Amino acid sequence: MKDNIALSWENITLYAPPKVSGGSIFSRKKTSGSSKVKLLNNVSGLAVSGSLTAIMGPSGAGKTTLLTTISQRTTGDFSGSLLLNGHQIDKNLMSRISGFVPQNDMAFEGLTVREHLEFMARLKMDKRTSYQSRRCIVATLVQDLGLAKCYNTQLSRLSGGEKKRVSLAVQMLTDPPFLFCDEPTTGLDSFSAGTVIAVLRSFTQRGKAVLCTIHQPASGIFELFDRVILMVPGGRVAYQGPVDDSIQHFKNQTNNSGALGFASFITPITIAAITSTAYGFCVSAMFESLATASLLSVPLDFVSYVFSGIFIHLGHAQEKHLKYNTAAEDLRASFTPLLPKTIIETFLFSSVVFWIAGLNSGALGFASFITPITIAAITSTAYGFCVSAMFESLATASLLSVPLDFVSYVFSGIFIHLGSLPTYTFWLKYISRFYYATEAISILQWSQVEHIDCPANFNSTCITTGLGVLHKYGYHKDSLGFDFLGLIIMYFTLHYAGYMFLKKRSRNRAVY
Ligand SMILES: Nc1ncnc2c1ncn2[C@@H]1O[C@H](COP(=O)(O)OP(=O)(O)OP(=O)(O)O)[C@@H](O)[C@H]1O
Repeated sequence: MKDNIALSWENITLYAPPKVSGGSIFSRKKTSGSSKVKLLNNVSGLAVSGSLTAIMGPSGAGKTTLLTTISQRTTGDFSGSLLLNGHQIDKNLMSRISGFVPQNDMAFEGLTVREHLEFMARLKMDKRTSYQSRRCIVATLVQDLGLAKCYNTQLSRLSGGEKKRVSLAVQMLTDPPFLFCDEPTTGLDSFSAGTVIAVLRSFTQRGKAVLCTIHQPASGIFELFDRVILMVPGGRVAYQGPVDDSIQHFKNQTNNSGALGFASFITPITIAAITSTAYGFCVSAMFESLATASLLSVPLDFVSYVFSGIFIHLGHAQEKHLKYNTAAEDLRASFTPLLPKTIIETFLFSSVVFWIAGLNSGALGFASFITPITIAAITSTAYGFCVSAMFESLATASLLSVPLDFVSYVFSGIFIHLGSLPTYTFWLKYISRFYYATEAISILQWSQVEHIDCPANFNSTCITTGLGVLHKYGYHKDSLGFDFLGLIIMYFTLHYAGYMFLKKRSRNRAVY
């Protein structure tokens, strides 16, 4: 990329996606309502390399919407044009030349800064980049962003400012010419906020164009920006240009307000005051006693005041875009360390059980015990991924997993003889990962046992062979391959289903 690049957006208008009602994750949702809500109203602007731009404005003005739209991180369609050095730019190119730091970045909190950055480097960087180069890039970023002292600290233990700098480092791994940051200073004290903006400023000195939304920056921080875009409710731009000129611009606005400004201020107040007398007349007329009328007017006034919009945001109730793509990336990121963790935990736990239960001894006996358990544990991570991807709330996901797990346990063969099941429930064992695992373990443990001693005073029916044991639970000695295949198919099916659920949920959401 050449040094001087300009991203411009012209007459961008974006409408809120139509409201959807009914339906669930399993069924199609119905679109309702014809009124279109404008989130961005004919917005134009420019960001050039080497500039640090602040997008400011009151809450709900459309700052995040503008940022996600010009960075092509929304899935909704907008009208207007988005140009890179005068040429139309599509999503694909935009994602390659820019980084996006969401307000609440997600990561696997158990990783250290080093592990997280190295992992993200593997995910984001060109596959041909050598291990040494990747390490070198990570080390340089760690130095530049002042993360050296927390390099080996877990992400969960970092301060807000450090977490933000780690998020910036992740986006800078690919050295993109554009960087978009959604409220990088929110929740930080003024010192940490200053450090983060100073880091962003240092990026612009290396030729990057950085745009970020920001709430009420302290004056020292505001001065670090080159340009400001001021948004007002309704998704319109009230001012954009150099920071220095903005102060003069608003001074002029104040001075020029004059008679017209005063008139526009006083007129609605006067009309409201006249309306209040009509309201007072009505309330007093309702009751004979003035005391009762005053008593009624207290809650009525309270309701009017609260719903005036000062205390409650009366705009569109929809919450901010959820960061599903980040969630997907996070799931991917968290899954990789999950595998070794699952294997190690399964190994330790099974070793204890193997020893206590006195199963077939020797390395082969242990391997035949641990292998199906490990595969079943890995399949369980896919099941967890699928259920979490189905629902937005973790509580709902946990609620659903209780009956599902119950069915899986019941049809594993330990509690019910699988051969005696009625035909309409017979198939349920095939969706039980416990069935595949316990049948595989049982086959490996019992199929070779030719004789089992019966104690002299044994009262119930004595099973004398390993095959007899398998039969007792409804297992078949030839099903070993089928069991492993079942677990493997379940693993891939659950991952695929989880991916589809996540995709469905992320439709019309911002993607970072
Ligand atoms: N998909 C949507 N459907 C309906 N309304 C939406 C949608 N997305 C955003 N909005 C509304 O658009 C307006 C602008 O939202 P946006 O998140 O861009 O505001 P903001 O200026 O970044 O606010 P804040 O400073 O509080 O983060 C808000 O009123 C919001 O409720």
